[in-house]
Amino acid sequence: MQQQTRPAEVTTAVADDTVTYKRLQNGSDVRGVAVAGVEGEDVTLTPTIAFFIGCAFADWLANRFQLPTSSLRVSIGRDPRISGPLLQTAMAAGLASKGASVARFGLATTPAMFMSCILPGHEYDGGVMITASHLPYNRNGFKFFTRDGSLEKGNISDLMLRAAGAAREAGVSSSGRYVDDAYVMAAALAVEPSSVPGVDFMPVYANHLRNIIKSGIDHPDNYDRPLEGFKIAVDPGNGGGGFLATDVLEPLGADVSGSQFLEPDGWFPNHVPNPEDKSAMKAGVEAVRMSQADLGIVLDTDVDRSAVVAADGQPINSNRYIALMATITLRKYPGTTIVTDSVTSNGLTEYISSLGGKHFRYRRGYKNVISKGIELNESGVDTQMMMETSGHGAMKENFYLDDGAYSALQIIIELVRRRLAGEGDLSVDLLSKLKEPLESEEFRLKLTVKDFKSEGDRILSAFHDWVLSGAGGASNWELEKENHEGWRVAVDEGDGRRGWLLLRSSLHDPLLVLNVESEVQGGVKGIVSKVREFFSQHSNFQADTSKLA
Ligand SMILES: O=P(O)(O)OC[C@H]1O[C@H](O)[C@H](O)[C@@H](O)[C@@H]1O
Repeated sequence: MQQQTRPAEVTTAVADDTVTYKRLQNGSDVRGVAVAGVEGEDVTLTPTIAFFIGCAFADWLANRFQLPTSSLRVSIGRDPRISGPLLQTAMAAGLASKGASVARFGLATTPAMFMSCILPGHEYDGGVMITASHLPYNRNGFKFFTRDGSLEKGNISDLMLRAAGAAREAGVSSSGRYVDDAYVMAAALAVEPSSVPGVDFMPVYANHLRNIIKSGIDHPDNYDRPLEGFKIAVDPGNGGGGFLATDVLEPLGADVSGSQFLEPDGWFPNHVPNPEDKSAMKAGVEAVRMSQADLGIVLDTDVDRSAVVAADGQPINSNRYIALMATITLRKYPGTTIVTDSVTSNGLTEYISSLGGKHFRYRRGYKNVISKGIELNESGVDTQMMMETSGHGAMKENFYLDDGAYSALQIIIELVRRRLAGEGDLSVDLLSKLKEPLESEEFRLKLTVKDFKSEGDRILSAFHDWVLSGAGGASNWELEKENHEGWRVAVDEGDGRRGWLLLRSSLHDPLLVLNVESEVQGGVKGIVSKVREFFSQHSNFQADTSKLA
C-alpha cells in the first residue's frame, strides 16, 4: 500500500482521542454506536476508529508473536448488522496499511472466527469478529482472537491505547469526522486488493461442526447421516446462526423444515436474537410446537450463546441448560467441577452434586467464568465445563472457547444417543431432579452518580454490615460462606425451603443488580421488602430504588 498523505486542511490541532477509544472498551470486547438515527445515541464507533483499531491489532499481534506486521495473516468476519460491511472494510484497510494480509470472511460467527486461528490449513495469527451480540441494530463492536483464545480485558485496554496512538500519529482526530472518514476511505482504496481477498471460510467451519456431530454420535449404521429421522427446528433470530440448520444439520439428514428466521437480517425484524430474552425463547417454543420437532435450538446473533427447547415444547435455558449440559459432561467426565456465574439457583448445586459433580459458583461475566475454569485446571482441579445462565458456555475439550454452537451440538449428540439406547426423547422430565424456585426475579437499580463504581462499593459494604448485624431483625438471613462478587444471602424459608438474594454491581452498567429466588408463594416480595428497608435506612445512597416498590 502507498503511504497516505493527510489532507493539508486538517493537519492542525489534532485532539488526543485516548478517551474516545477507551470508552469503547466493554470488558473484553469493543462496543459502540455505529449507526446514527436513534435519539440520544450519538455515533461512537466510526470507520475511522475501526481503521485505527485495525492498525493497533496488527501492532499488538506483531508484539505478541514477535513477528513483523508484514508476515501477519488476519481473518475478519461479521454478523449481519447493517454497519458491518463498512466497519469490515475500514478495519481490513487498517490491518493492511500495516502490511498484514487480511482475509475477509463476510458473514461469520464468533466461534468460527476463533476456529479460523486453529483449523489446520487456516491458522490465522489473529481473528476479528464484528458484532454487538444481541444489542440493537445501531450498535456494533469487535471481538479479537488468537490461537490462544479471545483477547482479555487488559489486552483490549492495550489495544485501545495503541489505536489512539496510531490515530494521533497519523494526525487524525475523531472529531472532524467528515474529513477523517474521507482519509480512511482513501486509505482503503489504496490497499492492494490482493492483500484483502474474500475467503469463503464458513463451509470449512460447517464441515468441522458436522465432523463433531458425526464422531460424537458414531452411528453404527449411518455414520455420515446420523440425524436422519430427527426433526430439529433452529431459530437464530435472523442473526448469523442460520447456517447451522442448512449447512450443518440438514446435510447430516435432519429435517430442519420447522426452522425459522434463518435469513441474516441486520434489522432483526422478528425478535431479539438472544436466548435470555423471553420473546426469543417463546418463538423457539412455538417453532418446536408447530413443527413437532424433536428439538429446538435458539441462538444469539453471533452464536456464542444458545438455549434449546425440548420435544415437549419446554424451554431449556438458564439453570436448566446448565443442568442438561452438566448431565452430559458428568457422564463423560465423572466427578468433574462445573463453574457457573453467581446467579445460578440452589437447585442447580444440588443437582450437580446428585450426579457426583462439584459446582463452583463464581461471578457474572462469561470471561470470568471461563478464566476461573482455566485457573482451576491449572491448579490441578479437573474442570471440564464452564457455563453462564446467559447461555454462554465453554468446555475444556473445545479449547475453552465460549461457543453456543458447541453446546447445542452436545445436546443433539445426546438426543441421538438416547434414541439409539432406547432411552426416549429429550424432554424436560429428564431434569425432574432439578429443583426449581417457585419465584425468581431480577431488579436493576440505577446508580445516579458519576463515580458509580465507588458508590456501588459503598452500598455493598453497608449491605454486608447490615446483614451481619441482623438484617433489620431478619433472623432467617445468613451471608453465604463463599461470595465472589457482591453479597449472596441465604434465606431460610421454613420447612426445609431455601430462598436467596444476591446484591452485586453490574459488570458494565451504572447499576446494582438484585437477584432474588424463593421457594414459597410471595417469598420474593417479602425478601425485597427487607432490602427496601435497608435502602430506606441509608437515605444518602445515590441509587434509584423505585423498582423495589
Ligand atoms: O452484570 P450484568 O449487567 O448483569 O451483565 C452481565 C453480562 O454482561 C455481558 O452481557 C456478558 O457478556 C455476560 O457474560 C454477563 O453475564
